[in-house]
Amino acid sequence: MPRDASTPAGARAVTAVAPAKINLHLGVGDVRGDGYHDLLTVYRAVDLWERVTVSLDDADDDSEVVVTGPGAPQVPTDRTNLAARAVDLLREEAGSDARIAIRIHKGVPVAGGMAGGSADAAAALVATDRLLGLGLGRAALEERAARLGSDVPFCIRGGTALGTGRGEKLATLLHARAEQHIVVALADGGLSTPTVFAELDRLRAERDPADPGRGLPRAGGVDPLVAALAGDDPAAVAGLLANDMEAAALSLMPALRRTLRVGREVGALHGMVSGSGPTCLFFCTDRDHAIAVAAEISEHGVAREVRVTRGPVGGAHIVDDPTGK
Ligand SMILES: C[C@@](CO)(OP(=O)(O)O)[C@H](O)COP(=O)(O)OP(=O)(O)OC[C@H]1O[C@@H](n2ccc(N)nc2=O)[C@H](O)[C@@H]1O
Ligand SMILES: Nc1ncnc2c1ncn2[C@@H]1O[C@H](COP(=O)(O)OP(=O)(O)O)[C@@H](O)[C@H]1O
Repeated sequence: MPRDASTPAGARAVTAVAPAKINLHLGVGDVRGDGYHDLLTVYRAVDLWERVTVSLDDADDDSEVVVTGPGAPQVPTDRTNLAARAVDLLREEAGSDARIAIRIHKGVPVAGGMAGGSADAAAALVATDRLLGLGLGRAALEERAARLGSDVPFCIRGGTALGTGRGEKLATLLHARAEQHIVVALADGGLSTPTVFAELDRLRAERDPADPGRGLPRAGGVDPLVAALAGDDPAAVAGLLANDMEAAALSLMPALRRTLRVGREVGALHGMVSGSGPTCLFFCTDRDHAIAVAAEISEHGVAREVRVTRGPVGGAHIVDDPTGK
């Protein structure tokens, strides 16, 4: 098959990275007619990265997606892979018949509530845009991203942003610069995002079938958190974190309660489930504190693996050195 004419000479392979996200605030509304839930969320990108390489050179079989890194066997390697869906979307839109091989290296826990698959899609969009010389700007890429998943636009944008709609409408929080050091405690197994949303609906309805929503506390507004993020007091920020999905994740995976309890007992400022879970996050005063909390959590044996990370970091971008980050 001929190589696409729009491919820039010399650009045979492009690698991009995209970050994991956490939700500092995740308020979930009632289920909508389209099956999604309205969200009010404060996203933050953290220093764990997915790496995606798209290449023309080794694309003998362009149906192939190669995935490496922790959790790789759980990730689909057919065209349902979100990176493949991103490549196919841009290739079709460009009317290109280029054969494009995709290699993904996982640095974000799989099915952990940290948007690893969404980051793959984000990195693939940015890399394919460059590979095919499309020159789509950030706004156009974020619009394509929203078609692939609610979290994908944020993985392109990075930083700290308010998310509304089903999470795809973003407003960057420019003043939210307060840095955070976070312990990430990985659980045995994953949780499926739609299953956790469904469990939240069930719990809400169960509490008061006549008035779904009453009885199960809901996260309020985000103004106090946004104000605290402009300051430099990690404890003030930690006191304002909220996740409506936590009750549902704990209902589906009760062992997480122990992980959260241990993290709090060993001195984390705050512990909570990340997004739809089951990863747990522990917020700390600084990097040394995070390292100490991580060691204690490891010692208690309440997590499959423990990592220390920080945020905010930037969004998806091309990397020149493929072995760099
Ligand atoms: C919950 C969050 C919080 O940031 O992420 P995770 O913690 O799972 O990573 C996101 O809303 C996940 O976003 P994402 O994983 O992109 O979800 P999508 O592919 O758009 O949707 C998968 C399914 O989740 C449910 N869904 C998703 C988003 C939303 N606002 N309401 C929903 O009910 C729907 O059942 C949908 O079919
Ligand atoms: N690149 C990918 N493409 C498609 N599915 C993926 C990809 N990476 C992970 N997955 C799958 O999508 C589901 C959600 O994974 P992931 O995005 O890692 O977590 P979460 O939605 O909890 O943030 C899992 O079943 C996982 O196997």
